[in-house]
Amino acid sequence: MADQSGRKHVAICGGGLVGALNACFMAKRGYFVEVFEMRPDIRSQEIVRGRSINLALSIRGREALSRVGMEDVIIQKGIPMYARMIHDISGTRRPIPYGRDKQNIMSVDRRLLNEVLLDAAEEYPNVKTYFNHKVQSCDFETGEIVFLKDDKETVTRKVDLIVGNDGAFSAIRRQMMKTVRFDYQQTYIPHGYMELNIPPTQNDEFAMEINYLHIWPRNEFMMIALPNLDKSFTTTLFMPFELYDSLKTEEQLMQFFHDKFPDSIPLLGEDHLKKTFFNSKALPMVSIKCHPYHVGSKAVIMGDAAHAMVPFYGQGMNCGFEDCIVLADMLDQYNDDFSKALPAYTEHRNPDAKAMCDLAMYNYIEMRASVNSPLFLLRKKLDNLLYTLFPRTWVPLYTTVSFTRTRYHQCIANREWQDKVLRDAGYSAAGMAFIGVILMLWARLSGTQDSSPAELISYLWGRVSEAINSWKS
Ligand SMILES: Cc1cc2nc3c(=O)[nH]c(=O)nc-3n(C[C@H](O)[C@H](O)[C@H](O)COP(=O)(O)OP(=O)(O)OC[C@H]3O[C@@H](n4cnc5c(N)ncnc54)[C@H](O)[C@@H]3O)c2cc1C
Ligand SMILES: Cc1cnn(-c2ccc(OCc3ccccc3)c(C(=O)O)c2)c1-c1ccc(Cl)c(F)c1
Repeated sequence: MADQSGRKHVAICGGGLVGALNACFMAKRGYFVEVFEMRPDIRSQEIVRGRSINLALSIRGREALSRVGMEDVIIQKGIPMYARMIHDISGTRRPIPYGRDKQNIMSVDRRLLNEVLLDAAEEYPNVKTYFNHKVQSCDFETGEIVFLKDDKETVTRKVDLIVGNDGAFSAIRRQMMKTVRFDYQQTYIPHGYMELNIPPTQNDEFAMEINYLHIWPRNEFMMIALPNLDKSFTTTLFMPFELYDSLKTEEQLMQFFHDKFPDSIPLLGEDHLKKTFFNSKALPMVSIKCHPYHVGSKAVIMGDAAHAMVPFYGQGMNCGFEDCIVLADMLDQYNDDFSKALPAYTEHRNPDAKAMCDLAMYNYIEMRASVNSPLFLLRKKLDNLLYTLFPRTWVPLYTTVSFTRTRYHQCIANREWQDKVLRDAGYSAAGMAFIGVILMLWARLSGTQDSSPAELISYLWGRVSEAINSWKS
């Protein structure tokens, strides 16, 4: 409970990415913050070379880091990716920029990010961190939480606010499910993921172009690679579990990679590929949506505890980091009155987090269905062309999600409008479609349906020549 000085006492359950960042947000408010993490302190764990896992950090996550003065220090430890590099089956690589003006998403090391955020949280005199403390039970009436330590002793706290940042399999959310009318939905997808590693070359150089998100789109399965500061690439293979299971021998594995990802074999190294593939287990991916995110004025869940999503948009952490901004804004709006701020947080954030879960699942489905590289290239290039011609009207979905802080549910509305325009124009009649799209956009842009064809042609020529020039530069 609030201590003698009247400071609110908050227990953050989970010292992962969102919990560590949230501790900084809460500490800045003057709360007394205790972070309880069930695992040992990652900063004391041995670093295993070639086992680094990285994440794509985009604008939403960067804005949250910026709010607590951590953006610059994290960016310095990341690698900007200005474009996606599409690897087709022939091994040809085609770059497609994310946008103009060096727009980029950052590849950051997961462990480094967590360590830096834990260090930052501990810099605050009003933050205490505890490791090897696992949430065992909690009471949303009294604010009491019981933690089990690895020596089997228990520790109890009674706090003003219980914050569940304990990930996709959250104990705090589990308790919420028993306590309130709680809607819960979880979906495991038939795909699993496996982390591989593309090491630096013999002369300690990056083995591929550095500032790119490398994508091998193969419909039913895909692979991506993000660069690391140690000049390696963390490579993630996404495939159905039954396909993993079907590759039982080294010959079958190599034949599969030779047929589907031929250019990756010399990059990964045949021995590393065989060793990692047969010594690793493909891991599951789950999508979790729930409501509400709070209980009374005593508890709130954020990050994967509230909205775990399949990783096909690279937004899970970014969404969890943005949760910290939304809650802080609600606490500002309601002067730290939890009885008002928490319901307002659920009301504002739930539709957006569910929308992002849906977008990530939509991407997974789209990627499986229709994204061999030629189609992927076409859609991306069409998106980029229309964005160049109508920057204020045609903003590609990926751009709204990764390069703006447009509310996630608005990103979906924007995409549905685009799909309608493309559908109405008729994808197959390419010529008609293109003119149809231009006309509809013109009508929407100028707000008048009766502009003359001559006006349109001269406007169009102006935009097209602008676009050609910008493409040339
Ligand atoms: C393959 C893959 C790729 C991804 N790529 C990206 C990406 O590119 N960009 C992106 O934005 N996101 C990405 N994500 C998603 C991102 O990893 C998660 O959204 C993010 O880690 C969520 O952070 P969190 O703190 O909410 O949960 P976690 O990171 O899961 O942290 C939860 C913490 O709580 C602790 N904990 C759990 N239970 C208890 C308990 N009972 N008591 C105490 N502590 C507990 C755990 O030990 C852990 O430290 C990816 C995910 C996957 C699986
Ligand atoms: C980790 C991370 C960060 N961002 N993205 C991402 C996501 C979607 C994208 O586009 C939509 C689209 C891509 C492929 C097919 C249809 C639509 C793009 C893009 O346009 O570059 C980039 C990923 C990612 C994560 C997993 C897979 Cl499998 C993947 F391919 C990329």
